[in-house]
Amino acid sequence: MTTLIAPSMLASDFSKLGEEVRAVAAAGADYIHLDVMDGHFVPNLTFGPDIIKALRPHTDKVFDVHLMISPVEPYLEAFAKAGADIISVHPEATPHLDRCLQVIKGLGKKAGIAINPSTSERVLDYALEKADLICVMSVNPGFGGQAFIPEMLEKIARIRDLIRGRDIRLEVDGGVNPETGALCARAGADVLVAGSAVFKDGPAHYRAKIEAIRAAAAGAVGLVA
Ligand SMILES: O=C(CO)[C@H](O)[C@H](O)COP(=O)(O)O
Ligand SMILES: [Fe+2]
Repeated sequence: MTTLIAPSMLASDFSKLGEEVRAVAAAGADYIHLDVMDGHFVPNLTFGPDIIKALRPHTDKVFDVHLMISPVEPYLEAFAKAGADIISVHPEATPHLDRCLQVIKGLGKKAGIAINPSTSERVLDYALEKADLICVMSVNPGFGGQAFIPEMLEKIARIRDLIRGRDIRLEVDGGVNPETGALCARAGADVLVAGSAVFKDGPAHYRAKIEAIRAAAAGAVGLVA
């Protein structure tokens, strides 16, 4: 199982987002992770569908759109039209998770479920049929640069068991670096989101930072990087 690396643009230079997307794409990113925050579901604001639409021509990489907004249903179509490939919603942000997943699939996009650190994996029990990706939040959503919450490793392992045999990606988001990324991969994650760990030293280092996480993950699951 190859681990995919998804740089989070949250940690990039917002004054030149297009350039930053092209740089991490050229540096070997598998997905481009786009964090949408509304100042209501989470205590921070980022960007909406218009910015994602503006970024779409900059790369063919998968746009992995993490919606931290409530309500979320009224905006799903706009994010699909903007060029999202995967749209993840939080069950904590909607009373209608099943409907959201149905709508996302109906729009021809992959449907993700992102769960907060305090949310039990049992919330997935009746949702797996419609899910293409589960995103385990390993920080409380809202900000980049936070420390990885180690208790999430057990949750990752439990979800890996829950989804065994299904075509569902298991992503981890928050505080991922080569060390924590290796632990996540060993626990069963196959997509690692990394913001600060990729962007913090500037564009000259993006390739090395992505490769370091990829190699650590591969080492942890016994693959040669
Ligand atoms: O969803 C998020 C925060 O809500 C971000 O994707 C996440 O925090 C990535 O940043 P970092 O790797 O710096 O923790
Ligand atoms: Fe995210």
